[in-house]
Amino acid sequence: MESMWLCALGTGVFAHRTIFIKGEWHLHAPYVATTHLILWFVMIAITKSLSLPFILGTFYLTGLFSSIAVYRLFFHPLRHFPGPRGAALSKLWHVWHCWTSQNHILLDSLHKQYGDFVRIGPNGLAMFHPAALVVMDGGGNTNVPSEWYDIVYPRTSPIFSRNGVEHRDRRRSWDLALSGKAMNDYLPRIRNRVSSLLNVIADVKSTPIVLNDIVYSFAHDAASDFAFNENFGMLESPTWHRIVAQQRSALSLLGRLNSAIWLVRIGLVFFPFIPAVEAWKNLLDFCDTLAEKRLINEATEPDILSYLIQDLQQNSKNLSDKEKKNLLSGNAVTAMVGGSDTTGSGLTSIFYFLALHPHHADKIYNELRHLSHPYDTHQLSKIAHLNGVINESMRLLPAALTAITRITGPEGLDIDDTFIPPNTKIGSPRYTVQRMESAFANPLEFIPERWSTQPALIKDARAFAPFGFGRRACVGKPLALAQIRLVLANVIDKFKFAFAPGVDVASVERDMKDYLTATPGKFSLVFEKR
Ligand code: HEM
Repeated sequence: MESMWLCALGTGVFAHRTIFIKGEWHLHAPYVATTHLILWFVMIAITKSLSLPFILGTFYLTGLFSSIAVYRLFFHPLRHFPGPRGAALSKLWHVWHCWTSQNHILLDSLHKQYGDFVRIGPNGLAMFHPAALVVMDGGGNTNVPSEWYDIVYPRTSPIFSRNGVEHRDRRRSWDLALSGKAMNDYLPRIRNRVSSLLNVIADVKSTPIVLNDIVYSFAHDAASDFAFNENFGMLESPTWHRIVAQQRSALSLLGRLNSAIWLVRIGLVFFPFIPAVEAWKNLLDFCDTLAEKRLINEATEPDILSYLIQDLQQNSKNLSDKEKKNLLSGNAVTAMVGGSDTTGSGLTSIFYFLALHPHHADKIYNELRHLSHPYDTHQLSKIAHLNGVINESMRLLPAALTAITRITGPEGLDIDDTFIPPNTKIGSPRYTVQRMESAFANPLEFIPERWSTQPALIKDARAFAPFGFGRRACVGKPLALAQIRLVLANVIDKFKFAFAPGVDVASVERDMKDYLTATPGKFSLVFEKR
């Protein structure tokens, strides 16, 4: 009997050393779990007993997990980097500590405790260094996006392409979809949404209004229109559009499981009834259906999807119908989340900082007096204080607080005197890096002038990249900034605003969630006509 137990133990060690230590397993997680369960049931059927398969299974798993633990703690290339022992053992440590969806706070505290390079997972390293963002994505690097980017697999898009050639091909159509010519088609529609937002503010008169709700409504209405010709009508409705509500719930799932997406894959297969998992599935289904519809029916007005479909028809004849659908659906997910949640998050943070420091809103108001029209996006892109306020808000509360991870190439990489081994998952949490003393003087203070009249307050500009760096940088940056500038200029031109009485101002940052994009705590403002 003892030899059977030893054999099971050895099989566990063998499975780790010969199978699981190689390659990536996140996409196979549901199959691995299913195969193990099937084998276990087969053993029960053969032995006609529960106890023996249970004991053998326990020995097998002990062998497997002991081998994994010994390797990760004592032999892994990252073993010399500091960090919590639990994090080195399993990604579940990170998931557990992120259960409140505040990964930015967790990583910030790990930086304070362990220093600039912290092992935050068995194969994961967080780099808290002003040069880290450039090293990850700047010119000449051989890093590739991490396994996280398979989150909607088999759907895909530029952001979800882990292969450089595929990424270049898929990015081409987005470059066209967000070119100056295309933007001229979207801007009149965006201006109409800005007018709707102004009407909502004017209608409530001086009653407090939840700022987060109105700017996210604006962002979703604008994006549903320019991305796929739909009118979510959220600014005109007291309730959230069904699919936006699902999206918010789905993102809360990512806030917890972002560091271990194999759990998301397992959730979709085994636990589809959990509300947040169901919401994630509904969001994907919505994008699949949208893709199917759009492959058949043309849009009435130009939108991002119409450029992508045109590119598919001209340059992707070798793709099967299924691949085309997956490509379009992945792009729809990208537009849904990347095109609206980010802008909503950015606007919320900016209004928060302006309500905290109202003299900056007054300064912008005075700048606007020199413009012929506050609806001119070109003029708005040139005025110093408005753009300083936007930059400074995005520095302190970037929309991508901790997201964006890469895997180092075959030669690893050097950053100052630290060598990061090949095939390491790396990330550089913007929330902390953009607040580093080595990069910004008085880093925790809101000083928009550092972007105009006081450049000495920026010590290391490499640390600022709210839209990313290099060939994978945000293709929607001009459109995002155009929307943000239009909203700010028009609201400040017509209204003064302040926190509503009784607002717990500290809760905005304290309750902020890191749901892939930053989701600040809710707060109300009171607006007053100028
Ligand atoms: C304040 C608003 C925004 C911020 C802060 C932002 C930030 C970012 C960042 C940091 C990335 C790199 C992500 C990564 O590598 O994982 C990115 C990529 C991307 N963003 Fe944005 N974004 C914003 C708005 C938008 C908008 C409005 C759109 C389009 C409608 C958009 C479309 C994209 C796309 C398609 C990519 C993938 C680019 C590629 O991989 O080639 N973004 N964005």
